[in-house]
Amino acid sequence: MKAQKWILAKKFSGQANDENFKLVEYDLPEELQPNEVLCQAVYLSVDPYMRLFPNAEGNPMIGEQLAEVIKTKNGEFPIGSLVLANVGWQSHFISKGDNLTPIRFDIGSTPLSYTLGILGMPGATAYFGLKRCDPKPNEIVCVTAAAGAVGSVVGQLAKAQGLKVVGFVGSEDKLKWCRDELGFDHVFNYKNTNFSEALSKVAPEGIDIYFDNTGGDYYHTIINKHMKKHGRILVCGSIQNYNDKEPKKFDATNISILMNELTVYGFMVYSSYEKWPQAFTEMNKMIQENKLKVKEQVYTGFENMKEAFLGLFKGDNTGKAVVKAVNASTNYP
Ligand SMILES: NC(=O)C1=CN([C@@H]2O[C@H](COP(=O)(O)OP(=O)(O)OC[C@H]3O[C@@H](n4cnc5c(N)ncnc54)[C@H](OP(=O)(O)O)[C@@H]3O)[C@@H](O)[C@H]2O)C=CC1
Ligand SMILES: CCCCCC(=O)/C=C/[C@@H]1[C@@H](C/C=C\CCCC(=O)O)[C@@H](O)C[C@H]1O
Repeated sequence: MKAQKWILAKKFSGQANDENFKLVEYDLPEELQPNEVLCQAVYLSVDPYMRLFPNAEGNPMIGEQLAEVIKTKNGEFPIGSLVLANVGWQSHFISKGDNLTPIRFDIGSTPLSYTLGILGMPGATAYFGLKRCDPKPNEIVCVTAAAGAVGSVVGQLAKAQGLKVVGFVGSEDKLKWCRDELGFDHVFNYKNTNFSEALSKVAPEGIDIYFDNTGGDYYHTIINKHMKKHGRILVCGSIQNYNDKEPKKFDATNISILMNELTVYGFMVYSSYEKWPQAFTEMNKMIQENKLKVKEQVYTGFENMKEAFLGLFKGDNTGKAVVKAVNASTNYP
C-alpha cells in the first residue's frame, strides 16, 4: 500500500523553513508478518523540541502520534485499537507492537487529541514541572509562552493551587484568553510591552517561581532582576534559542543565583513517565469539571505537518498544535 512520510530533507541551520522538509510517498508491504500490525495516524503532534532533536537527512521527522490499528496479525492489538507511538511524521507504519503504548488512563468522553496535549507529554510537563518547583499558595509564578500547550496548563494548575500567575504571550488574543478565560492574574503581550518593566510593576518584590519555556533574555533578566530570595526556576524549554545559529551572549546569572540562594532545576518530562497516568486522571477530572480549559490549534490533513510545525516558532498556535490526519473509526469523539 502507499503511505506518506515527512522527511528531514536538509539539516536545520538557523531558522527552520520549507527547505528542511519533504513529503514523500513510499510503499508498505501488503502482507503482514506474524505479530505485525498496520497502524494509521489519526492525530500527530508537532512540538518545539523537533527543531533540535538529532536526526539525519532522509530520515522521517521525529515525533509522537495517536494511531489506529487498521490491520493486524497480533492478538494484543485488534483492529480499532488506539495506540500512542513515537514513530515520527508517518501516515502509516507497521509495528510488531513493541513500540505501541495504549492510552494508560480512562479517557472517558474527552477528545482523543488531548492524549498528545494536556493529557499527554506537554500536560505532564506542566504538571510535573510545576510540582518540581514546590509551589505554595500565595506565591507568584511567572510563565512564558503562557498560551501554549505547556504554559496554558502551568498557569491554570498554579491558579488551582492558590498561586498568583503572571504570563507572557505574543498576541492580544492570547492575552485575552489567558486573562479572561483562564484567570491568570496578569498577562502581557511581550511584543508591545517591556517584560522586565511589566514584571517590576506587578511583582515589585519579585517572583517565587519562574517556569521558563523561552530561555534567552527572559531567563537571564528574570534571574538577575526579578527573583525573590529562595526562588525556584524551572528550565523547561528555550524556544527563543532553538533557531539560533550561534548562541547569544547574556549577562552571567551565577552571582544572582548565589546571592538570592536560588534553585535552578533542569527538567525532562520523561523522568516522571511512570507517574503520568495518575496526573492525567487528575487533570481529566478537572477538564470534566470545567476547572481546566483547553484550546487546540488543529491543522487538518497530514500534508499540513510542516505548516503546523513552523507555526510554533511564529506563535500561530494557541494551546496545543496538533495535526488531524484522518477520523478514528472507533466511537471516540
Ligand atoms: N523539558 C521538557 O521535558 C519539555 C519542554 N518543553 C518546552 O516547553 C516549551 C513550550 O512548549 P509547548 O508548550 O509544546 O509549545 P507552545 O505550544 O508553547 O508553542 C510554542 C510557543 O512559543 C512561543 N514562541 C515562539 N517563539 C518564541 C520566541 N522567540 N520568544 C518567545 N516566545 C516564543 C509562541 O507563542 P507566543 O505567540 O506567545 O510567542 C508559540 O506559540 C518549549 O520551549 C518546549 O521545548 C516542552 C515539552 C517537554
Ligand atoms: C533538545 C532540546 C529540548 C528542549 C526541551 C524540550 O522540549 C524537551 C522535550 C523532550 C524531548 C527530548 C528532546 C530532545 C532530547 C535530545 C537528546 C539528545 O539525544 O540529544 C522528548 O523526549 C519529549 C520531551 O520529553
